[in-house]
Amino acid sequence: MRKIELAALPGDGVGIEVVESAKDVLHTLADAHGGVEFSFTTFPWSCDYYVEHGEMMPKDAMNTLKQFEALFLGAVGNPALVPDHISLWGMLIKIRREFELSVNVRPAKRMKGIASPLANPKDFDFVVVRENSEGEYSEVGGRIHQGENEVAIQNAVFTRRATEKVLRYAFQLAEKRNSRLVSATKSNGIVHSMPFWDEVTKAVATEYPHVNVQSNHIDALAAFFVTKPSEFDVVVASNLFGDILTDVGSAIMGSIGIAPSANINLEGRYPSMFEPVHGSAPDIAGKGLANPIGQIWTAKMMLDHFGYDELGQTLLDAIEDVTESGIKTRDIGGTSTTKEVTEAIKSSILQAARV
Ligand SMILES: NC(=O)c1ccc[n+]([C@@H]2O[C@H](COP(=O)([O-])OP(=O)(O)OC[C@H]3O[C@@H](n4cnc5c(N)ncnc54)[C@H](O)[C@@H]3O)[C@@H](O)[C@H]2O)c1
Ligand SMILES: O=C(O)C[C@@H](O)C(=O)O
Ligand SMILES: [K+]
Ligand SMILES: [Mn+2]
Repeated sequence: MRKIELAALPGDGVGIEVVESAKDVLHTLADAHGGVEFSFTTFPWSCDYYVEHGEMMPKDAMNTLKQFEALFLGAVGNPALVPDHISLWGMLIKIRREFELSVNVRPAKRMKGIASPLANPKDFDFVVVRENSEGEYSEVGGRIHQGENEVAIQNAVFTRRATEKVLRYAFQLAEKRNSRLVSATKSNGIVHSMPFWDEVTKAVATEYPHVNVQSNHIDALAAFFVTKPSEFDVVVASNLFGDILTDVGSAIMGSIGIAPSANINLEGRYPSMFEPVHGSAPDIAGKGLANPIGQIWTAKMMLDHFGYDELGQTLLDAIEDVTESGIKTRDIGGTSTTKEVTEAIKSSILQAARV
């Protein structure tokens, strides 16, 4: 029996509700199928923790987290207590950077039983590979002067190393899928970093001659996600472009509450981190309304990461079995609670294991 040691970081708001739900589902899946067991150690790091301790995580947090095989995170942020840039950089982005989680993999596909807001959606199934360590998310810059004269400077940072890394990952993923890659650019307006991004794309493309690659400006690309999502296979983007594209990706699926993501350390040096695309949703937190599917699908990505692809597929099938049956939270047109959806997914897993 393999036992996988995981750190659970529920964080804030609905993060707490959906992590609880996904842990429950994962235990049910492991019990039903055998061979693997998941052991969770839960850490309370969050905005509430910040209010009490003056920091999002204790000083030795990274050393503590390093001992685990993977991190399972809900969401971070409670702007009523802590400014968003403090909470995000104090936890989520700190972990992404210090653990060299260079790529953020975010699939989007049409799900059974979930209506897309698109009027005429064809089936779509694509993956956005988001650069996860630099780009527009940078601490380089500052603010000077006050009042009328105030200046804020925020520099984007693009290194050849990180750009090549995310592109190689995207090309390799495209090779495993349908060999079509779209690279998000904006080289018409952003005159240094984006022509650089395009040059690196072209150079890396020579290593993957079987992949059909094209570049689209991010503005047009965001619109294509709405007008023709079925044409995409793998999309690679800088940190901010990927962030925005993946909210569009989840919107066309039907809700941000169902979109998963995997922050991967490609070298295996540090634990990878699995978390849904959505945030802490303060508007619905604590009411039992949160959709747990994003977090549960994130657990499927974690199963794939550990080589349990079959279990991962079983889990995704159980999710779609339940959405198809109409047991859904409010954000996707249902009336069920977080708990009811969770129980339904567990029942579907148990039923499938019996046949
Ligand atoms: N990765 C993360 O931890 C992460 C991601 C995004 C935002 N945030 C933080 O979360 C806070 C809120 O940010 P926001 O409002 O921009 O984004 P959000 O994703 O929290 O919410 C956007 C909208 O989606 C809905 N929503 C989100 N998750 C849902 C779920 N599971 N089920 C049903 N509906 C859901 C919310 O109710 C809201 O209407 C901020 O503090 C922000 O910094 C954190
Ligand atoms: O990366 C961010 O900006 C935080 C959040 O919006 C996310 O998509 O993970
Ligand atoms: K999240
Ligand atoms: Mn985001």
